[in-house]
Amino acid sequence: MRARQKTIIDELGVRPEIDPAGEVERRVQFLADYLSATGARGYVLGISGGLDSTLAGRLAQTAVERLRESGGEAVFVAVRLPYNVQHDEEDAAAAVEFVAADETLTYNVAPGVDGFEEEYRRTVGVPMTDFTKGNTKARLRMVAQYAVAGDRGLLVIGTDHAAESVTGFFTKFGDGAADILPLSGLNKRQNRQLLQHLGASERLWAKTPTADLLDENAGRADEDELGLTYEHIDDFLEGREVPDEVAEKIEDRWWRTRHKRTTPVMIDETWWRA
Ligand SMILES: Nc1ncnc2c1ncn2[C@@H]1O[C@H](COP(=O)(O)OP(=O)(O)OC[C@H]2O[C@@H]([n+]3cccc(C(=O)O)c3)[C@H](O)[C@@H]2O)[C@@H](O)[C@H]1O
Ligand SMILES: Nc1ncnc2c1ncn2[C@@H]1O[C@H](COP(=O)(O)OP(=O)(O)OP(=O)(O)O)[C@@H](O)[C@H]1O
Ligand SMILES: [Mg+2]
Repeated sequence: MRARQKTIIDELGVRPEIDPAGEVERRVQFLADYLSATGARGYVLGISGGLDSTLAGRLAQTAVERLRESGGEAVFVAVRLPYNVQHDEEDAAAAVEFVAADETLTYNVAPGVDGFEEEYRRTVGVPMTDFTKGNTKARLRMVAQYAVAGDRGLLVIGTDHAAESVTGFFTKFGDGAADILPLSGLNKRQNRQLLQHLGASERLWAKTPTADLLDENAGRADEDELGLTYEHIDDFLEGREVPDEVAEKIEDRWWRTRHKRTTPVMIDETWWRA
């Protein structure tokens, strides 16, 4: 295995093989234990219709039910956060049904994003690029989830996992901002395995991953934007051999996005000088 590949696998905590039942169990228990230890009243999470939030949502609902069964109080609030109407509305509805949260809210981020974009245009003098508007959508989704969490004593779940973390493929302080990461250490195919194990329909576990942030290219596949396949990223994270140019691309993205996996740089820190 390549030296840097091993460093990355160790840093992200990926296991080459998993037992889906055991992984579901330890992640549900992690979510339940964290509520017990902190005294928080439950969780909130955006449900997009994509497989990561479907999985994390189902784990969260199972965790709060487990706590209630043992006499505790906990609630899970799922939040649909469309920018007006999603192109994959039916997938989002199917995900909400499968997650079966205690409560489901729908919070349209379009008024916030559009108001923000308008003020940006007035202030800066040029329109915001579609790319930056996409990151703004991700950040306002974060703001909405923290508003619900703050008012009700809940914690915000993030869906970051190893296959996104390694490439820094998330919006810094957007979907990258959360209180707890129940999918950490999993690659994409392991997320799928867990969702299958939980009995989700094929439509949910086989869904093509998309950040779905762009007005001008709705539902653009992550793999298209990354120029990498999840098959390759997953193989790399399981310590398998991938073509050299693929490994180099993954390692380069991991290196360049280190700032996203740390707290803001302080004066005595040196990691960034390496
Ligand atoms: N070396 C450095 N040290 C400290 N900070 C640094 C930095 N380089 C950039 N930055 C900061 O980071 C910012 C860039 O990061 P960021 O704002 O995240 O922007 P960026 O990484 O350019 O874009 C986010 C990417 O994540 C993808 N995404 C987003 C959300 C969800 C998903 C998904 O998979 O569903 C994917 C999205 O499609 C896009 O490709 C810069 O504007 C700068 O402020
Ligand atoms: N339209 C949306 N509605 C609600 N939450 C969203 C929406 N888009 C993104 N999110 C939140 O941002 C997170 C990051 O998006 P991301 O695309 O990585 O995950 P996903 O959509 O759940 O799965 P996939 O990566 O397979 O598309 C989601 O898990 C979800 O919590
Ligand atoms: Mg998605």
